[in-house]
Amino acid sequence: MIWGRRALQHVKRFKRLPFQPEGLHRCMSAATQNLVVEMDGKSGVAVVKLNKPPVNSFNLEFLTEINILMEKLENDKSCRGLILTSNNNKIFSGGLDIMEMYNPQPDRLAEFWRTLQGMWLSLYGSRLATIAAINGHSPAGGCLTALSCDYRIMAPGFTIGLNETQLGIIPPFWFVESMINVTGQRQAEVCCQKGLMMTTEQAHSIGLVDDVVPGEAILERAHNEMKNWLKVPDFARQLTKRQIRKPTMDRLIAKRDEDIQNFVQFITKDSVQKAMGVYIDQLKNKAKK
Ligand SMILES: CCCCCCCCCC/C=C\CC(=O)SCCNC(=O)CCNC(=O)[C@H](O)C(C)(C)COP(=O)(O)OP(=O)(O)OC[C@H]1O[C@@H](n2cnc3c(N)ncnc32)[C@H](O)[C@@H]1OP(=O)(O)O
Repeated sequence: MIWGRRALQHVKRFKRLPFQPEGLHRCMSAATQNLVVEMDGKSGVAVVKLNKPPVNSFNLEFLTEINILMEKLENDKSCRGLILTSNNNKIFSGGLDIMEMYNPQPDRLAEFWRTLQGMWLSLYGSRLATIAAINGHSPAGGCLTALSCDYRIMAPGFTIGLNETQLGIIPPFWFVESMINVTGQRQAEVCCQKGLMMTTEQAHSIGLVDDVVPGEAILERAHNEMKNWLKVPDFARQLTKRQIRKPTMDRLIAKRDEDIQNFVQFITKDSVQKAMGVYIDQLKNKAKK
């Protein structure tokens, strides 16, 4: 993984925090700044709850925290599975932090995007069995995060989708490929072009979500499903996952710098900044009402 200077500063700070999952053999919980982690040493399953109010939006620091945690879990031989959910029972994640993209410093903007790429590469390519327990709304980057897992369980009454085109933004190819790889080409064409935010039931009907379970039962269901995934020998499951996901990951790895350049060029355009300002005003005004 390649880290920028600012991210490295954050890593040093984070390393002093108490969370140390390696070698845990009992049920333990730990918290970093924006993540609650419950590690069951017996089953080898970590439950990670996104815990960044108000909407679990991903800024540079939060993405860095997630990347560091992923690295720790990957290196912890006792850890076999990851259940990703939210500590907020209404919002899984509001996606990327829009403030990172408004009036940005180009260096930080590039670092932000590289760190998002890093998060996607580590979650999409994880050796762990990964289940998203989507217990709230999940637009854009929130949907991408769920798409990066092996299995998705969602509570009814929420919405999910890659809605970038609705915001006048072109979803990057690895967002779109993540959708294609889960729903198939035709469904991905429709929902990515239209930027559809789908209800839980609509998402289930196109295969974006594998299972629909009431919010209060979602974690229990995720643990039960995890047991099924962990019945498969890890080595066989991991290499099969790698075989299937490697072409998509390789495309991003080969074009990582170009993808960052495209992002920075696009976001810093006057027209995009203007549209972003209008969108932020709408969000803030809606919140005030
Ligand atoms: C040729 C190649 C070109 C390449 C170009 C590449 C471009 C790629 C760009 C990739 C882009 C997109 C990925 C994204 O993820 S963009 C973010 C998209 N997310 C959204 O649009 C979500 C917006 N939010 C909502 O819909 C709702 O807030 C919610 C999440 C459903 C929650 O609703 P709510 O009613 O419970 O809460 P609400 O009152 O709306 O919000 C509470 C406060 O949170 C602030 N907020 C909400 N979302 C975000 C966010 N994503 N980032 C930052 N802040 C957010 C909101 O403003 C409120 O704040 P405040 O209380 O007023 O201060």
